[in-house]
Amino acid sequence: MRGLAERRPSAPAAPCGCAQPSLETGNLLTDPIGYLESCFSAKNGTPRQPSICSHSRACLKIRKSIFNNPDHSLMGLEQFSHVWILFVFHKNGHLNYKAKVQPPRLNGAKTGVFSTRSPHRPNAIGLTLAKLEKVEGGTVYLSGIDMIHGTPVLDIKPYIADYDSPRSEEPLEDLSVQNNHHQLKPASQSDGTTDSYDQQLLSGCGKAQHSLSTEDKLKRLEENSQKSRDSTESQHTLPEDRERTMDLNLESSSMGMAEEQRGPQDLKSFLDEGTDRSRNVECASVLQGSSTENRSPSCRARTADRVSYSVIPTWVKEAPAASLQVRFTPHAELDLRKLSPGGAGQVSFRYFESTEEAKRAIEALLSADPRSVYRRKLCQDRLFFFTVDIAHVTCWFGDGFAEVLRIKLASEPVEMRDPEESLVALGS
Ligand SMILES: C[S@@+](CC[C@H](N)C(=O)[O-])C[C@H]1O[C@@H](n2cnc3c(N)ncnc32)[C@H](O)[C@@H]1O
Repeated sequence: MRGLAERRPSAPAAPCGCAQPSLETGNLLTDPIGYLESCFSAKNGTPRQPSICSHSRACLKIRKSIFNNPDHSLMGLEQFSHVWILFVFHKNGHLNYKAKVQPPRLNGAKTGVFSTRSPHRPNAIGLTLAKLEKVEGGTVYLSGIDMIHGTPVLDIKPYIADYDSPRSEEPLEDLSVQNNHHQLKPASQSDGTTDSYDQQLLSGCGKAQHSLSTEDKLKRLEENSQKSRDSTESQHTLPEDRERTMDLNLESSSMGMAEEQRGPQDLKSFLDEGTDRSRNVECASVLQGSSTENRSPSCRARTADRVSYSVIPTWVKEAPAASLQVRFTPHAELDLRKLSPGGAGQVSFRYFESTEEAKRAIEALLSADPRSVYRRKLCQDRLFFFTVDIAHVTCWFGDGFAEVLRIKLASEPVEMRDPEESLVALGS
């Protein structure tokens, strides 16, 4: 590895002085595979991570200029529940980036850009784990997204839990289910920092652990797991700089490929699906009971084999404030109904399937507090506006809550047009 950067051939300059695209030098000329049609028209109000709003929807039509037969390129993708989307933060305004940034969760404090998901980075590339709703011809339909309308998409890759979540190399006996405080919970999909089934196990991890090797970390995990067996009281009580999370992957190793590759959100429905998976069902229910004594030996061995883990800093795990309570004024409720199919205005949502879904999406967006740190600190008394689907939402924030005051038909609602037309509209 040493000296690679120095030995790297320098990119030849184009007449304009810019580096010419060349794979050898990593100066890639990107050609979006498509432009996203999203329920979010602008950055304001768009969730910070896909996990925040599972009802958010988008679709992507693969451009014919990339593949003559776009549907060929999507063959087999429908067998996956989740996909990684690589995209360009095309609305960053300008290509401006700094080595240190202030992520909202640090409430004004700074950290290195590469330890964050900030859109402002040297190569303005975003990475989102989205739920794959369906594939139709050359178009993919997604939900649980955090990208705005018109986002240029560079690539799609299937989410494969076996590849995409780190695992221990050795079985970690009984690491994950020792503590009644920490049960498996069917959370929404990954927030990009940790898996949904992550189970927070440990506390009391000091600063020195930043430099621990993976093996040391695993050993420490085991020790701490033993501690948590001894004293469930100690959980969350020690000050810590870093937390460890573990996720349980209950998939059976005898499954077919497509089944193995299911993402975390599908776990529950997967377990519920059939008798041939009864062993997994048995395991799941035992795990949810989180009692070591109750678990069958075969279940224990298999789950221990497949334990995976990840380590994230506390500031990522813990939001600066608890999630906000969201309420709608009677006026706003009425407004929402007017936008609904069959409502007085006869307008219907383009992305949401019902008024209830639209309401739940608005609730999810607001409860995560979409305001910037600046707004949160200095513009507390200001109204906050955002558009989702055809709804232009006006709200305000108080101590621990957000209240929706008004919902109007957006003057320029986000269009879910025929993708063919949209590509023209987006200038591809
Ligand atoms: C914090 S980034 C995270 C994106 C992605 N999940 C990641 O980790 O790379 C998400 C935010 O980027 C902004 N955003 C979304 N699409 C964008 C685009 N095309 N151009 C610029 N900003 C965008 C929105 O404000 C959204 O809340």
